[in-house]
Amino acid sequence: MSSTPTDTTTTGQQIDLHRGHLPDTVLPRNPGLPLDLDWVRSAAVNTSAVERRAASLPGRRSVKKDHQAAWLLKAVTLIDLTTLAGDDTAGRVRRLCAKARQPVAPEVLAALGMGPVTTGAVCVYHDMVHVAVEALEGSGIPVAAVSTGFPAGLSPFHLRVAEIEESVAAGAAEIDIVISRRHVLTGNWQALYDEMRAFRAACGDAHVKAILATGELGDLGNVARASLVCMMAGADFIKTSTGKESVNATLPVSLVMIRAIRDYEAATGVKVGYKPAGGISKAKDALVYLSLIKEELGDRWLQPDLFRFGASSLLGDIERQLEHHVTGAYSATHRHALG
Ligand SMILES: O=C[C@H](O)COP(=O)(O)O
Repeated sequence: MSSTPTDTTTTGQQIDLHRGHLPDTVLPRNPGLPLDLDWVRSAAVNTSAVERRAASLPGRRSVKKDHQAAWLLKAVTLIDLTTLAGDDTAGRVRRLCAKARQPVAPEVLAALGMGPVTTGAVCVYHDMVHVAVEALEGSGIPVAAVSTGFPAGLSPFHLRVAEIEESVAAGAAEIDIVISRRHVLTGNWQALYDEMRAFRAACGDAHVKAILATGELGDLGNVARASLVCMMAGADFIKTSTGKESVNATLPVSLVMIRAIRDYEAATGVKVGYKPAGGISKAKDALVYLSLIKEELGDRWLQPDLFRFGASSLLGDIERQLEHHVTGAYSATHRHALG
């Protein structure tokens, strides 16, 4: 098979496509900064330009076709492998964790000339954190918990804070919180900032991902403003959706959030991660997201400390594509050998 473990960026620089699931250094937590209301209010989005750019993305080829299998493996290492269902059981979570440890069959990896990989994390409800922590022991794979009354985030504030603390105590290294959409819809940026600050503080040493539930925020301008406020309040990642809204991750929303991350880094020097989540289930969609990140933020964001897919079924499609790739390569070689 012709895949190599590197690809070339748009600037000609080579990047490693199949590093392990952990970066060499774990990114320090976002220290945040005081709320800058002028900056928040001045955030503007040219909706039609964003939609045009997003529409052109799937047709672009910044992820080279020759390296597609390597990019798909890269995508695997960036998945928060998720189960967030009302009928989750310990058995289902253990099976998910086994999958996170070995997401791609060893024979497929061998055929691709790649070493072992794992997913970026496993993402579960609070009640399942202890099960996942035990099942992942020794693997280095972090457990992410959705806390704060996921998915609506409408339980009493002190209970949402307590849920974070309990998830951290149970061993979650990452906490996905949901913001109060009403603060965004009413333009109450101070309330959103204070809420996020409190969630950040409750996380202690755990990394915190702020779920904006963008499908419920009204417009792209609100998505940009909410992204900025959450980053100012110390979010380590901003995440599109719970997966339970009627509209979840989309490319226009991603472009707006990614550009907010870029602006935030330009102004503060702080790198914040991005997690599109909800409805990303096809390998080809994952490649479009990776292209988008590569083009807008650069290669540094193509590591699991700065990018994750929140996805429950994406891995299955990537596995099918990789198997197809390996089988296809084998058949071509075989046909060639047969003359
Ligand atoms: O955070 C992750 C999402 O809930 C997963 O959504 P999905 O089931 O549509 O992949």
